[in-house]
Amino acid sequence: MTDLVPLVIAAHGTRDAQGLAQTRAFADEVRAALPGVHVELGFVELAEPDVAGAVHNALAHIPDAVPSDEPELVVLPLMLNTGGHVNSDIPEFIEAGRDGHRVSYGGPLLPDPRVRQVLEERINAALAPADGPAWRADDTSLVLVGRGALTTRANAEHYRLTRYVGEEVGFAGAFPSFIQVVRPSVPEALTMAVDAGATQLLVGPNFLFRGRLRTWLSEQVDAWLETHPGIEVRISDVLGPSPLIAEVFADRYREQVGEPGNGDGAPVYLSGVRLAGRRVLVVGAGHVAERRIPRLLEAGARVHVVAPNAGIRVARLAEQGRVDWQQRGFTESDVDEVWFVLAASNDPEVNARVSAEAERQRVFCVRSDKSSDGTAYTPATEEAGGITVAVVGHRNPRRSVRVRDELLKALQV
Ligand SMILES: C[C@@]1(CC(=O)O)C2=NC(=C\c3[nH]c(c(CCC(=O)O)c3CC(=O)O)Cc3[nH]c(c(CC(=O)O)c3CCC(=O)O)/C=C3\N/C(=C\2)[C@@H](CCC(=O)O)[C@]3(C)CC(=O)O)/[C@H]1CCC(=O)O
Ligand SMILES: NC(=O)c1ccc[n+]([C@@H]2O[C@H](COP(=O)([O-])OP(=O)(O)OC[C@H]3O[C@@H](n4cnc5c(N)ncnc54)[C@H](O)[C@@H]3O)[C@@H](O)[C@H]2O)c1
Repeated sequence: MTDLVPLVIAAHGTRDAQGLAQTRAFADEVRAALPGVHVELGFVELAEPDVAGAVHNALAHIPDAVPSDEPELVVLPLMLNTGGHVNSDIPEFIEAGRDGHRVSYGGPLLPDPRVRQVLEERINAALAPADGPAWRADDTSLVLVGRGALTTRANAEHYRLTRYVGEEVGFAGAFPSFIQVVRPSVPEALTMAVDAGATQLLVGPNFLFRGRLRTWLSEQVDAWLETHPGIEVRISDVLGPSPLIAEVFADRYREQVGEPGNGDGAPVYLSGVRLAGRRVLVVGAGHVAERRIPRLLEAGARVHVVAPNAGIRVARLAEQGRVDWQQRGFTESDVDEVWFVLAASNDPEVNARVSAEAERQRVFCVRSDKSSDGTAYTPATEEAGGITVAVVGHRNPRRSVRVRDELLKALQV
């Protein structure tokens, strides 16, 4: 028996025996990275058990006393990017299998620079194979192959990744392509690269494991080569099982259970952030917001408030033109172009969306209702004699306030 929350890996599934073996090997790497955690593997399709079955099996391993505000089970998609499986299929399986238990569901693997590192290792291995001549990256163009999705963000992420890999490995050119759903297709991208002058092409599948997509890719490249004599093409290996990707996965698990050392419970890094002239977003205009906005204004921040209703103080600041108040609910694009975010609405779902979007855009965000899901804390702050005292503890604000006040007294003598 263990007192750690079990993990369900929600993988895609494949008919390809080698791909299935790779998936199982990956699950073993995750087990090695998370000692003591019971890990179940489930599939969205083409293999057994399905994710609902894996969730059901994992229920037997829930520890006896999980605090009521913590998850009893973590489910993570073993997928590179968002899309229909991540957004709909896996959540439906979780509903079907969880039997009333509290499940925390994390995000896909990308974007994480460690996954990109593994992709670049596979690509570099194909440039310099053990059994053939080494190719120089700057004589070669890259065609990076993504799965393709109905989700614009996932496709856009593939373009971004292509640019990164192209520059980091040092290719002469880098062309994104998709094996399914959207274009440019692989043959189209190969032709684009050749039209741009390339004669030596490295095709890099950004797929986790072997399977039908990888087989189609070889077939498409072979067919294209028949009509393009004189062009040389190499295809790199899929990402495959990798201890580094298992580490990323283990971190995703730790984020979900809020384990110390990974966010919650870890010490904060105090800085004096200089906000003069910089845009700051405050979501909510009630008690918490009105306590925090004056200090942001003192620091010279340009404060943008989004809230359907404002308390008297924030409404007055808006009338005076000292803050910009948009009288409506939060929308994700409010986070665009800001340097710092305070999620201070009284709706936990709204605060969760705010902090998720801030995380995505890599903007620090205080989440006032659930600090463990934010990336910054508000210290108990006061200024005296040209010195700013800021105290931050660990979710015990009243104690921080007491300590701050004692420090201020000491400064005054
Ligand atoms: C210091 C101060 C600065 C400021 O806000 O300016 C501050 N909280 C203050 C007041 C206060 N906070 C709370 C109450 C009502 C209850 C009570 O009285 O205890 C009151 C009193 C009031 O509101 O009057 C409840 C509360 N607070 C947090 C959670 C959520 C959670 O922990 O997950 C909940 C439960 C919410 C709920 O129940 O839903 C979280 C955080 N609050 C922090 C800072 C961050 C670092 C804390 C630290 O150093 O430990 C942190 C972690 C993140 C953040 O929000 O930045 C300010 C005193 C200013 C002053 O007096 O000068
Ligand atoms: N961290 C802290 O110091 C601390 C202290 C007290 C309370 N809290 C927590 O913070 C939350 C906010 O507390 P409060 O006292 O300021 O609440 P409040 O009720 O005074 O204000 C809530 C604000 O959220 C706004 N809001 C509601 N839905 C919104 C949406 N869709 N988009 C944008 N804004 C929206 C409301 O219009 C209102 O302005 C509470 O739910 C509580 O959990 C935190």
